[in-house]
Amino acid sequence: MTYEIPAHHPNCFGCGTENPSSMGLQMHIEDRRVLGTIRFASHHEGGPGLAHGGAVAAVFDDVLGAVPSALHLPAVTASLTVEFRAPAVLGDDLEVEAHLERREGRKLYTRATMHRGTALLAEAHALFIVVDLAHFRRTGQPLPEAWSHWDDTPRS
Ligand SMILES: CCCCC/C=C\C/C=C\C/C=C\C/C=C\CCCC(=O)SCCNC(=O)CCNC(=O)[C@H](O)C(C)(C)COP(=O)(O)OP(=O)(O)OC[C@H]1O[C@@H](n2cnc3c(N)ncnc32)[C@H](O)[C@@H]1OP(=O)(O)O
Repeated sequence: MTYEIPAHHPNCFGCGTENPSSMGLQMHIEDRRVLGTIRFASHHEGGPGLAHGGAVAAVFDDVLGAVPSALHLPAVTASLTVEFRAPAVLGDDLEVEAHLERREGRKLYTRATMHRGTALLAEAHALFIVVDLAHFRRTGQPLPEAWSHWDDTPRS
């Protein structure tokens, strides 16, 4: 089964459609995996013609963050590790993939890769911690309508 993942928040830096600084990540879910596409532009530049490592990490944070989202679990990144295997060239069409490796209570262990065709550019693993929605309500900002059906069980 395949379905698109709408931006979890329209102003998201990773995938938001209303944020002019958004990375423009587009994602969908296929067979319990999150698949996405990204094309780095000049405002993501680190070395000449190459994506900044932090931009690569931001893409991973977002695509990995969509894994709990697909499970309707509010969760935040506790740790994120990126292994940079080969440079990501600006303008190239890249594919990312993320999935849940295992769950231990509130801890979600996730993994992801970034490829250009068959070439592995980077891989990542991250620990997400399931939180209650109060985590996001603290700022006083309204929560996106799309989150209304999410699991709001208190976690602490
Ligand atoms: C930017 C906002 C994004 C909002 C996304 C929201 C929902 C997702 C929705 C859709 C997703 C769609 C797309 C993806 C979108 C975005 C993804 C971006 C996600 C982010 O970019 S989000 C921003 C960066 N992120 C933070 O801003 C977190 C700051 N932080 C905290 O808010 C707390 O730190 C918290 C809640 C993490 C834990 O706090 P806590 O009090 O609830 O729980 P506690 O500390 O007890 O930890 C419980 C157990 O986890 C273990 N543990 C904790 N941290 C660990 C670590 N680093 N390494 C190893 N183990 C760790 C403990 O050791 C304990 O283990 P044990 O139970 O075994 O003792």
